Amino acid sequence: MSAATVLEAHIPGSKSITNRALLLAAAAPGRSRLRAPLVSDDTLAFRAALTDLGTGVRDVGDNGYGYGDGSGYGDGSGEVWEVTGRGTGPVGPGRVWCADAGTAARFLPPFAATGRGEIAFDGSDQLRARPLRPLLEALTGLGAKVSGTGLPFTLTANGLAGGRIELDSGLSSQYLSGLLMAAPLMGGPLTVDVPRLVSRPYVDMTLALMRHFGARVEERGGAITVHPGGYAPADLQIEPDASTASYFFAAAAVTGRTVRVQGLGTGGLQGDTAFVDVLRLAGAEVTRTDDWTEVTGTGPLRGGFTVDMGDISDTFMTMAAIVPLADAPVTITGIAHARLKESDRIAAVAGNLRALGIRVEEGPDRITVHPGVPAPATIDCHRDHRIAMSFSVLALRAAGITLDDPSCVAKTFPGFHGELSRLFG
Ligand SMILES: O=C(O)C1=C[C@@H](OP(=O)(O)O)[C@@H](O)[C@H](O)C1
Ligand SMILES: C=C(OP(=O)(O)O)C(=O)O
Repeated sequence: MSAATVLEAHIPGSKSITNRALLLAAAAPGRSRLRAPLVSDDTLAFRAALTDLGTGVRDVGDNGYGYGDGSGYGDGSGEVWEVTGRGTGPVGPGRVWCADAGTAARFLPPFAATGRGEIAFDGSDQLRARPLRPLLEALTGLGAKVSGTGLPFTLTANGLAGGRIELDSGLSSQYLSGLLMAAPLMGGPLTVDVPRLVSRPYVDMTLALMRHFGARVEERGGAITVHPGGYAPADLQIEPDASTASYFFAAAAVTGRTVRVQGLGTGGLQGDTAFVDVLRLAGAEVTRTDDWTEVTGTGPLRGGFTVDMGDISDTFMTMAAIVPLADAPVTITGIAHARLKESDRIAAVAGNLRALGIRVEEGPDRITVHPGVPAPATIDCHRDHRIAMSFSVLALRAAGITLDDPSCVAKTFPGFHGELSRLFG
């Protein structure tokens, strides 16, 4: 096949947009439509949690088309979810199971706090280990009763009046996104002072989607003010997931092929589209239009640079895993918060690269990976979808790499292995 052949990757919907849209639609009075939502463990858990809290969600699309890989999932492109929201916070008693989804644990408690009654929250052992204290303390500061500082806990709600509060979002931006999305349901305006913030593009996404659902929000200096008045139902076309697309763009970069993702153009809501700029630094050719993004591998990967990936940390592993194929080391900085995700991602990447015989140095917020020839090894996925997907890209160019837990990709892309082998198999 010639290098000019364009491989069109079918990338399912953004997890972050899908779960925000589910919440905003649940908070709006009446029917909203979400087009091409992600269908995966994280979004199905979020949807089930909202259903358990009294939100109506039905499938009204054609359910997409299957991957033909036996995963049982479509890519969601033909899927439409109709959400019937109550226009208020939920009424307890209730139980919420967040599974492995950070977005569920961080977005649903503030929403619940605007309602009434007792709601018990819990999640998997992996999610229980992730920090929640700054968010729960902020909710307590605003008047909710919370039985602990992390999962599991019970929240006793009696509505929230609004006010002014400081929220340290230096461990996760999801705390701030969750609080902001609940704010239009409060009795008065809410102003949040944000002394530290990681993953800023996700907060921009939150504000853009809140406005799409009719909220009034202002930013001044380090503070954000949300006005009361609730939300209006809306129709939303969900973009393909930019973090998921990173694996397919990286695959193009290391195989000398061209991958295009339709629907992921300039002007989208996802910060992770900036991953292609890192591939460009490494020598790949990148073209972006309003409607699509395309990456072409141009020969051996170029290393010899340092890049801050703090804003796009879900994609640092995509890059780190392919650096062994580069001509010089690459240092990735600004990623301390990546240690607090599904796994300690800096340690997980470093451990797996060392198991492949690759030289790595790590610091609290950084990693340096050196070029080398990967030896055969089994990757310890740590039940982290992104470890599995990142090392699957390296495996396209290195023999003998297997995953101990390939199915953990279902958190965000159940059809991942089928799509990778459809394009590169
Ligand atoms: O708000 C979101 O949808 C997300 C924010 C990021 O988390 P942090 O803010 O914890 O870095 C990102 O890693 C996660 O996958 C999704
Ligand atoms: C960190 C992630 O997920 P979450 O925080 O939404 O569980 C991720 O998808 O990489």
